Amino acid sequence: MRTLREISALRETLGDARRRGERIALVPTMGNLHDGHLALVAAARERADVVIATIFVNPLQFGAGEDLEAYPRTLEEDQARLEAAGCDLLFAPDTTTLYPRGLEAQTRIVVPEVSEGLCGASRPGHFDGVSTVVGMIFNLVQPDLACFGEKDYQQLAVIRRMVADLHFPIEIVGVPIVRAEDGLALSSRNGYLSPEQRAIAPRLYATLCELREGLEAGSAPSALLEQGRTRLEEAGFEPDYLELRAADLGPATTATREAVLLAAARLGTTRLIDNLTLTLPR
Ligand SMILES: Nc1ncnc2c1ncn2[C@@H]1O[C@H](COP(=O)(O)OP(=O)(O)OP(=O)(O)O)[C@@H](O)[C@H]1O
Ligand SMILES: CC(C)(CO)[C@@H](O)C(=O)[O-]
Ligand code: BAL
Repeated sequence: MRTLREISALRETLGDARRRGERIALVPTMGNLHDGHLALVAAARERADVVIATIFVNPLQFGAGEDLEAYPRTLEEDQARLEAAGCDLLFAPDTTTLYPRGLEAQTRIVVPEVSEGLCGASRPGHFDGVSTVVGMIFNLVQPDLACFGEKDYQQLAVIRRMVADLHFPIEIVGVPIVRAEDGLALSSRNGYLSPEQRAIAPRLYATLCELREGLEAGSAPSALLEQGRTRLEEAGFEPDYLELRAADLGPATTATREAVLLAAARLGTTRLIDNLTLTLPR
């Protein structure tokens, strides 16, 4: 696997692949790779001739007081894991390579509606940073397809909307959540948890599973969601949101069948997210 740090080398290498008629799949990440990221690489590998991953801790999507500085940077281990997973290329640019004029002067992509509420409410400006950097990486790589995890459900919806609205000729592949044996969704931020917090963390998924069971049995959502919040608080979480939405993230109504339960909650200073799709009864 080759690691590319500069835009010129990236363009030259991908230009050659494109002239050979090869299909290119992109896996954007922030690094500190785990089996969830490797599932994205596997999905990309199945669908393309050339798999390119990116590692970039994007300052534009971090708010003041968030973990930009603390975010784990483990390039050497990540390179070894990508190579073993069959990735062909890694693009790992510096911040000044992507944002040479600085963050304030950077042109932005804003995706309205779908980026509002949920994580967009508690992390103002976060999705503007995500759509801007993903749009930029799409423009640099010009992949045929790009793989994103369903763990970041709202992010996936924002990217699908951006691709549709801006007519990017890129297929977006959503990859199911990879979980630890106890149900906790794998995430780089799980590494921030103390052993005691790590023991509590699977309660987030367990609570979503209990709620899904109740909803599928026909219980009223509002009372169940209130109970769910209480369960999370009793377990030691500080819930940020716990919501039932239609699968497209529109409001869940009595006509909604395909739905999704979404949660974000803090354990100490670590913010965890998770979600579960379900079919509501008639
Ligand atoms: N457990 C997982 N299962 C499937 N996809 C995942 C999982 N964790 C992350 N991804 C996906 O990997 C891509 C890169 O995500 P990122 O590098 O932010 O990893 P992360 O572990 O989610 O980190 P963070 O803790 O910062 O949220 C995203 O498309 C994300 O949805
Ligand atoms: C898509 C992404 C790589 C953009 O920085 C990031 O938000 C992530 O890791 O999910
Ligand atoms: N996993 C999405 C990137 C972020 O939380 O900033």
